[in-house]
Amino acid sequence: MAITHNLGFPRIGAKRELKFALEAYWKGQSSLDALTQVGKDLRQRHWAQQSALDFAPVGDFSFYDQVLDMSFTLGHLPARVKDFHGDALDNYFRVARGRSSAAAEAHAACCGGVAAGEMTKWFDTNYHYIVPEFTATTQFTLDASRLLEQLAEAQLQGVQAKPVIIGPVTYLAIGKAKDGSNKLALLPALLQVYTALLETLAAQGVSWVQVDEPMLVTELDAEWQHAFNLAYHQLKSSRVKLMVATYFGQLADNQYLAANLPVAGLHVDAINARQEVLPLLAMLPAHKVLSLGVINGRNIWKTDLTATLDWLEPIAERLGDRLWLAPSCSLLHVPVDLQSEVALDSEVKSWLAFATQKLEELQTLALAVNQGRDAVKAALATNLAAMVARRGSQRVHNPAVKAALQTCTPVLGQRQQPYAVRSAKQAALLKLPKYPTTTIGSFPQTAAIRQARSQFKAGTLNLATYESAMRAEIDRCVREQESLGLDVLVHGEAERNDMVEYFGEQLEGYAFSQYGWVQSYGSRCVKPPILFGDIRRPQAMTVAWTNYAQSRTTKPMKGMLTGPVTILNWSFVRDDQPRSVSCYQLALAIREEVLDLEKAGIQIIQIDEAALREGLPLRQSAWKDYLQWAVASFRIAANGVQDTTQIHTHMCYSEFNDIIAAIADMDADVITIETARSDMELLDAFEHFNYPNDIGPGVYDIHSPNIPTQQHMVQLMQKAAERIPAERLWVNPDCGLKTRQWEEVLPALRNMVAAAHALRAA
Ligand SMILES: Nc1nc2c(c(=O)[nH]1)N[C@@H](CNc1ccc(C(=O)N[C@@H](CCC(=O)N[C@@H](CCC(=O)N[C@@H](CCC(=O)O)C(=O)O)C(=O)O)C(=O)O)cc1)CN2
Ligand code: MET
Ligand SMILES: [Zn+2]
Repeated sequence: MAITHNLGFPRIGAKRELKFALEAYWKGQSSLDALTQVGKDLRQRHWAQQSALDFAPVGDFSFYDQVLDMSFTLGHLPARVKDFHGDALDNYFRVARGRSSAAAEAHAACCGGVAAGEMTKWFDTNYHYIVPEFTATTQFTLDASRLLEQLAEAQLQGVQAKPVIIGPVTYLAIGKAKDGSNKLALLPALLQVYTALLETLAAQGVSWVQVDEPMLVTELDAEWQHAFNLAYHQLKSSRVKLMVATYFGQLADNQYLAANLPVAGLHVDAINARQEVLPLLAMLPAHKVLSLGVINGRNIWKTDLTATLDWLEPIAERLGDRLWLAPSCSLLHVPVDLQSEVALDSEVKSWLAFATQKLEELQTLALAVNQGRDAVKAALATNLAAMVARRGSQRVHNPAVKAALQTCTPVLGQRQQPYAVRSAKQAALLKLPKYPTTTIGSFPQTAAIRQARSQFKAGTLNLATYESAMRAEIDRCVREQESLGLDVLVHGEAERNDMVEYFGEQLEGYAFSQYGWVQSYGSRCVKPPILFGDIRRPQAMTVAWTNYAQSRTTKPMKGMLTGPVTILNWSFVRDDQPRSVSCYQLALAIREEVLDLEKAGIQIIQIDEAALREGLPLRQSAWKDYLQWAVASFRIAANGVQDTTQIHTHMCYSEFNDIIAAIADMDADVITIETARSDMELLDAFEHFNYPNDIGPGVYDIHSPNIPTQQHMVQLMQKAAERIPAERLWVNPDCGLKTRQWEEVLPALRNMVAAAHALRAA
């Protein structure tokens, strides 16, 4: 009998109930009780939706982030917040956000103001976690209260509960040693707390605990491999059975290590590492349970159930009771329920599965394995029909696009003249001062803007009224930038719901959902558009808005586009062709837009590649291939312009040391990057490489509500000028301003412009 389980369920809620509850609480518009009740209700509802499973996850719910939850469970908080008093959940939000809620302002003087925890990307996903901070003197103490409360709730509901925790080695590996000390030295102390935690769970009648160790799909050196052995040899005496969960990729060199950890079960990603499963069977000790992640937890396509069964049945035969079935990873990375999508094209919808549907697929597979395919005959037939329809659909295949791709050669990515020649021509035309000032694109997305769009989409505001409201926003944005004295202006992106979804909505080959929200960080969500077919740009996407914005000023107006790699990495993409092919198709579409902007007289065009760096494969051995097609795609999109057109690109996560050659190869005239928090250290890579083109190192950390001073920004630019010749430096914020308020943005930019003036004068 194969057992079914789930690694994690999306917690934001089918209608983003958690987001709205959190934001209302933070604004002081609702009580802590109301918030905790929403959490309870969501957990209860989600367990009910998973009731067909043999084991449901407990502890996967989080009010902000599962890594931060683990830090609290381990009693491991940054020293700067240790003295907090007041409510535990408020303290938790303080660590997460640097503040808690309007209601807890009573603590402002004693323990209110504090720097927020640093966020970074969870492996190769668009989810951000709060980074654990270690020092040589870090101590841990168990606080199992959150897990125990949720466990009690689940048990009361009759759920067969499987607590989920982050494993000790992954927890250490994804944290940061603030003092440069060796994190592994903390492992023995950490293991004591894990031992106590497992014992506490055992005492509550838990039989299995899922211990997430996704680090096992990355390249590990001998020390870290040893840490795995050390950790699990110590934890093996626990009374609960451990299911070590790996996901997001292949075990590769870590296969033997993973198979032989002294635990009762191993979960592997049978989507990304299917070819590893058979060799693994031979390696696995005879007592061990193997959990196969056979449903893709990272995309929204229906599983080909028949093909999966063809592969799975012989394995099930061999494993018998030792086989568990699950999604490949936590379902955190997919939307909740396809049923909510009443407006989605019915043909495309018939190809899709969100979290709820994925669990139904899992059930079908388990029934087929346990009772024979006849037991689920109808479900298999419907599924097969959807697979066949998708494969043959004219909606998916566009011969003209495939033909265009044939003519797509590297020549398309070649600028006419090298940078030195172009930059002289551009300088003569643009006549910008030294240290030119600009911004990254978006200005505050105010409640009024979102409300107008929401009414427009609901049909209560007509197109003309909506467009004139957006034009009024552009007017305001241009006016403000002119009075601030910025040199290169932007239109502010008011008309965009998101920098990726906006383009998805306008390209053929894309579908978009109404409720397909996926958590990005805290209460913030994104709605990745669904790339299902060959990509074509039926008409210009941004030209009218950009033209309008340019008509309001005599200063240069930057055209603002999202690049092909970022559109790809932040969409749900096709699984029936290589990612590189989808990326080249996007590149051709963006290229057309670039050329249309140029034709319209726009002299500066920015093509954001915020997700280029984060899209790097988890294993370094796969980087070269990725960078080759990613950079080629950018070049195709950007480099068809005249010498006189200035191409900008922007990237947020700027640790470029190991990929600086690829960044230079993009050959953008100007790159703006995120550097304010690192005190310009991130520029080292550019200095050592002798990066040849212009750079705008961010001097204003837009993730913080703090207003940077003129003096601070001057200092940062002086540091930059020690590394990069001043003639090639621009002055700009770290990233877009969409999440900030106008009240913060105006004084910050005023200081930034003043800083540029001071630098010019010096
Ligand atoms: N795709 C993507 N990934 C990314 C980033 C990014 O910008 N885009 N940036 C980084 C992550 N940063 C992020 C920063 C902000 C938000 C964010 O603000 N998200 C918004 C949703 C943005 C959006 O699509 N807004 C819609 C409105 C959707 C909405 O909630 N409308 C309300 C009404 C308006 C309201 O009250 O807000 C409704 O319909 O009920 C729009 O503008 O049209 C949110 O969670 O609130 C997300 C990620 C990395 N990954
Ligand atoms: N142009 C975009 C903006 O300013 C770039 C954001 S990168 C996440 O919002
Ligand atoms: Zn950015």
